[in-house]
Amino acid sequence: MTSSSSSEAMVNEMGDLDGDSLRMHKAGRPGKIEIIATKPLVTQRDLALAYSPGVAAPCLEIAKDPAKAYDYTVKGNLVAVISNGTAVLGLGDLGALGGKPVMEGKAVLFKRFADVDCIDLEVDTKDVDQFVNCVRYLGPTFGGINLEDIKAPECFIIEQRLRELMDIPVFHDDQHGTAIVSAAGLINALHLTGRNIKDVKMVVNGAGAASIACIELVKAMGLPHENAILCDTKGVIYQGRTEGMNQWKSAHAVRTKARTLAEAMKGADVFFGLSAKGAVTKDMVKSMADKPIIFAMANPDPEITPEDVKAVRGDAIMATGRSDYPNQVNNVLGFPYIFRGALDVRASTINEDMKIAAAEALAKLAREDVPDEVDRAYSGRRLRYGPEYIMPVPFDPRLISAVSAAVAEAAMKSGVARKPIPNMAEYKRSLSGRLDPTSHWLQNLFEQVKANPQRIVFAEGEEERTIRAAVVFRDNGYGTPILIGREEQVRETMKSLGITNTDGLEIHNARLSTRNTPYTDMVYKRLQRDGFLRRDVQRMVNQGRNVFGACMVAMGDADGMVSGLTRRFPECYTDIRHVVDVDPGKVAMGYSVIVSRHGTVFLGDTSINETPTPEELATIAKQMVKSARMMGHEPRVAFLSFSNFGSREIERIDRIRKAIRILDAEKVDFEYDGEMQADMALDHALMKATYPFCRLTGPANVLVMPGLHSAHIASRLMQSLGGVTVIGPVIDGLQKPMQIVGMGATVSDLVNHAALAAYGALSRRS
Ligand SMILES: NC(=O)C1=CN([C@@H]2O[C@H](COP(=O)(O)OP(=O)(O)OC[C@H]3O[C@@H](n4cnc5c(N)ncnc54)[C@H](OP(=O)(O)O)[C@@H]3O)[C@@H](O)[C@H]2O)C=CC1
Ligand SMILES: CC(=O)C(=O)O
Ligand SMILES: [Mg+2]
Repeated sequence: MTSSSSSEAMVNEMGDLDGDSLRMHKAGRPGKIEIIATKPLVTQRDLALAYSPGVAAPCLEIAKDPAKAYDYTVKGNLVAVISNGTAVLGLGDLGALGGKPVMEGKAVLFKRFADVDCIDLEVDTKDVDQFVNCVRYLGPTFGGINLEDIKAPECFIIEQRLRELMDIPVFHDDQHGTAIVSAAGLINALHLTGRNIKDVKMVVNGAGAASIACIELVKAMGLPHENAILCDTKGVIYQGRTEGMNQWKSAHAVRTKARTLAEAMKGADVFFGLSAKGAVTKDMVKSMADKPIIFAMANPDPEITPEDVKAVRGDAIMATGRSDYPNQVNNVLGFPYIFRGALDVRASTINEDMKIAAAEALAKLAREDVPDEVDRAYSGRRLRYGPEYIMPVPFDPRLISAVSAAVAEAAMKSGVARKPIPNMAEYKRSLSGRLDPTSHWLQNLFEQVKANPQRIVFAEGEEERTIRAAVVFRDNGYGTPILIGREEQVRETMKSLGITNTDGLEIHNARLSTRNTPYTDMVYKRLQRDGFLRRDVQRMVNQGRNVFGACMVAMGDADGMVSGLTRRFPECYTDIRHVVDVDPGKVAMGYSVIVSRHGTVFLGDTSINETPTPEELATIAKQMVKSARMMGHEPRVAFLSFSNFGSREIERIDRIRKAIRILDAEKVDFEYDGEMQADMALDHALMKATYPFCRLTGPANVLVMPGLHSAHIASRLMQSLGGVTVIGPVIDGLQKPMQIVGMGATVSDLVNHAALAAYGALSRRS
């Protein structure tokens, strides 16, 4: 798998999370976002249209009618994440610049989860007036403003003033995003424990941005004022307290004898933590009512860990803000979708109705049956409505259509939508189409492998990159890496890399292995009539790491293999084929998955068949269709060439036409057509205008190339020119999962191909 920012993020290069994160942020282009032009700027004419003099036309139109900015600029899909860094996660005041990685991260989440373009702005002032003035004049640029990590009480004044001054949605995510998501979790937790919100006794630790908004929403949902106790660093906020108070805290002060968090927690039904790491003790949890509901939401570390809660209260419903525990109550489940819905109806604001609609949509989604693909992506966790699943998971692709549509509808009903949506059903469908299923599939793949760890041979076990990849594979919980090499040499290299922990790694020296004889017997039986003597085979097994590794997989001593760093593809492939056959009815082939901002395209055969026969072309198409479907795409196959439907007659094109006739005769269940040129295949409007009889109903996404040269050149060109992520080539059609990387592969490429081999092993068993 060729490395990209997304795949780098999925795979940790070396041990610790902090180190990995620093490396990831620094790698390649530093940071996490870039800006990409959506219109061509290549020719003089492009320049004249996009910039002076042509650009005058849209400028004048907008000057006449400001609403035209939504037609001629990115405004309608552009959100600013704005912070002064005074409350960065639970880390405190890190300054405007210190919070930038979080704000860039929020921008990435906006794009990834809801296709909202987003830019982060770090404003270097703690002065409320200066901050407000800075932001208010940015209004024309954006469709919405997401305020982030600004501490209380300044955040309340800033948001209030900006909402009054600006005609676009201004939304302080830490207040309302958090309130919406935690309210959704609370609705379900109360339901599961049979409680009525009117009878609940609640304690909230923290009296800042997030806590005040959460308590206000919970009270709006029915919690009586006197049933909630708010605490801050000074303890309980009681009536009459003067120290460390402000008007927002005072509004929630209650008459109570409790003065400390520990006293307040006694007998409480619900605890919300929006304060700081470790603020809650086991004893406090122990003192709560039966079936306590505990949302410890401080980031990155909660007020108390789920392990500690479990140790004292097995009956608790527990949630945190983190992704590595069940029940992640984090505003990532809210802000991307809330803004998506608000932008799509050009809402002038995000009002209470829209917030409540979002909370209810989230709560409802968690109670619905979880689709198989979401379940698989989180395998190992039981995603069924219950104490361990009160919230949808962040990678649930249904979130966008459920939450954004609910928000858009509420905006329309409450009269703040400036561009109502005429057909909600169609809108919901279009929302799902904004997400690329490939990234969902990749997430799914890694999670499945993690839940079902496999034994994977890393054939070139003495290589530095291989050893590092094997360690990453182990540390990510994907399974047991098996390094083939001389043990002393492997350990020496590990030492030089500073790797001391060799637990969970196996090292096999082919020459010394006790499995040599059965492996030799097996391979000799296969090759004895192909001119190989037994001693030739013995040498191959002893000395050829690919052959030995493939034997391990063939004879069930390992589940899959990855190789390719030290030998060219044909040699590596030949070694493997000495041991492993092609699946009957299939063709051994390689396909590459090209993920671009225009969608995902499958390209093959990029690896093995130089000039495929018509039968092979048809089979290659069928195999790629299966893979495309597995990754969530409805395939449309184009057989590519340099001519369109007979526009140039040469002998080689006959192979393609015959392949199409084979598929015709088989009455296959997918769309295909050809031969056609690449631009025609990808530009459906051009295709319809030029060749209206073409059977494809949309742009092709499975491209069957006429030969290895064109396939290989095309994928390498795209990879080198950039702007796309290329996954693969993925080897398909062999009886055992064997993946071959290029000689220049990175550690991440190796890990990803090892995971693909592991996934291949799993798929064969299911
Ligand atoms: N899971 C999620 O989605 C979200 C989680 N959060 C988390 O909530 C926390 C607060 O964020 P935010 O509201 O934006 O920050 P603010 O700075 O606005 O508020 C922090 C509040 O926490 C209180 N506090 C800090 N430490 C303690 C402590 N040990 N015991 C009691 N109270 C304490 C402060 O008290 P005082 O007033 O006395 O200074 C203050 O009231 C952070 O950890 C943040 O990561 C925030 C948003 C979303
Ligand atoms: C999640 C979030 O926004 C925070 O912890 O501040
Ligand atoms: Mg935040």
